[in-house]
Amino acid sequence: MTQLKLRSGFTFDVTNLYGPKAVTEEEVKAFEPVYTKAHEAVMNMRKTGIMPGHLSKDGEPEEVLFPQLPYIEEGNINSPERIFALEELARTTRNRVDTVVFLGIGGSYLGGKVLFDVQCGEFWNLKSTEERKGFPKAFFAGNNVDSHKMTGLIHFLKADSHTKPNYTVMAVVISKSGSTIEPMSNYMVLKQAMNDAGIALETVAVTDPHDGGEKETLLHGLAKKSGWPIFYVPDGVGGRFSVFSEVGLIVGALTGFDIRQFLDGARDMDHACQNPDIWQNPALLNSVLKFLAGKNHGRDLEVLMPYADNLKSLSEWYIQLLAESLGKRLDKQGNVVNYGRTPIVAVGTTDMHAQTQEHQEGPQDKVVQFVSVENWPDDVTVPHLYDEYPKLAAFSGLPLSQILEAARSSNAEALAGDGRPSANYILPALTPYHLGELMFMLCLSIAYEGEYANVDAFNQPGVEVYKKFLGGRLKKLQEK
Ligand SMILES: O=P(O)(O)OC[C@H]1O[C@](O)(CO)[C@@H](O)[C@@H]1O
Repeated sequence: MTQLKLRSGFTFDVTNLYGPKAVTEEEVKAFEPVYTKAHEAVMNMRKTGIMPGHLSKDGEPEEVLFPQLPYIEEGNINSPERIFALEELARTTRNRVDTVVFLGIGGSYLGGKVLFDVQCGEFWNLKSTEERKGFPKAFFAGNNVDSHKMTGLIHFLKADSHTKPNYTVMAVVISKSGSTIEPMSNYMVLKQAMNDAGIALETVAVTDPHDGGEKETLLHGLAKKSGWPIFYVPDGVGGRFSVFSEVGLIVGALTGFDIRQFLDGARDMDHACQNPDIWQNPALLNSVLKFLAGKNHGRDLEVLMPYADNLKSLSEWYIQLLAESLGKRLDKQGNVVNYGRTPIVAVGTTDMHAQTQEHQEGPQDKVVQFVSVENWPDDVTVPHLYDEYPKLAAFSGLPLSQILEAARSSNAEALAGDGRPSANYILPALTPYHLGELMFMLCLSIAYEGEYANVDAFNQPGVEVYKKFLGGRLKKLQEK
């Protein structure tokens, strides 16, 4: 077994990714000068906020400040006052607001959704207020322009509002740029519908902090004019790195997720990842093995396959982190490189019955990255109901968690048997702390890989291209 284990218990098992049949010791050794230089660049970015070659949308040098987020300190983005403001919002919402609707897309949605799923799970909105400990029901409705979904949500809110007097909905509109079509259009539809139905709607804005002047976002101006509380998407923190900022934390705070433990996990991971020794630094090891698997072995697809339903959204969050950060046409010197590794969402065991056929026998172009959870506090055991049937007796008497892990390790073994690499992030438990460790490690891995590939991991010029076409099409629709 080849593993990197932190004191917290967080483990990165690379037995099936590192070795003679996958990325070799020699390859990693030969790569040492490159990853050492990248490590120095990331260390420097931590101290100064400067990552050479990173430019903003307007082509201006821009700081990269996400490494500061785990530290709740005076003068930092997550100052004690800002964390307190989030907790205060949660306190005043609890036992008063019935339903919260989060409206954001991309980085203004995906990270928060992970926190929600880990904390609340699939059945949250079916629980009683007592079971939710007074925290509101929660929906996400800004991540598409799908009238069927919005109609369904409005229908639900109208029906639910009849169940109690003074029913209150809170809309949390999250947009760094402040005018993104999906959250803003859905917000306007929701507001009109709540107004027409006579349901109280409160609004909270989460956007860029610029107050007044050219840089003030539309959402910020509107929030000021309307007297809505404003929370911030900090300068220097791109959407896909913003789960540790108010963007993600507001979702956590409003649904009872322990945001301080989440940040503690991220902070402890950040400490571990300051170590230049690749066998002590999970982000360095992860990024080096994934980069070399792509570069030297053609493994440029990464399947992120957590064995836990509530972590499917982690995989969806990672899609944006990997794809938007590393999928780049130009390198930092402006040469065309068309770099990227393609992320794929999967969940075990579900996708063993859908994708595994292709992972096992399709092109040799993937690394399957598992996530497993060691301890399940609510583990259930399959009862001995039909022991007369050997096929059912084979798993009767076993806890579901053991069946899950047996399935995952069988998958890894089967892949390895055909020389197909995989790795496993092992979380001691599915807690805010360990989730913070994992998500922060992935953010740092991407920062390292940007350096190996010599691309700007913190911009996203490619998403501007279609937006220009969309603007033109909407204008034509208005003119009709
Ligand atoms: O927070 P905003 O500005 O609404 O942007 C949402 C998402 O749109 C993008 O800008 C492009 O898709 C992402 O980078 C971002 O996370």
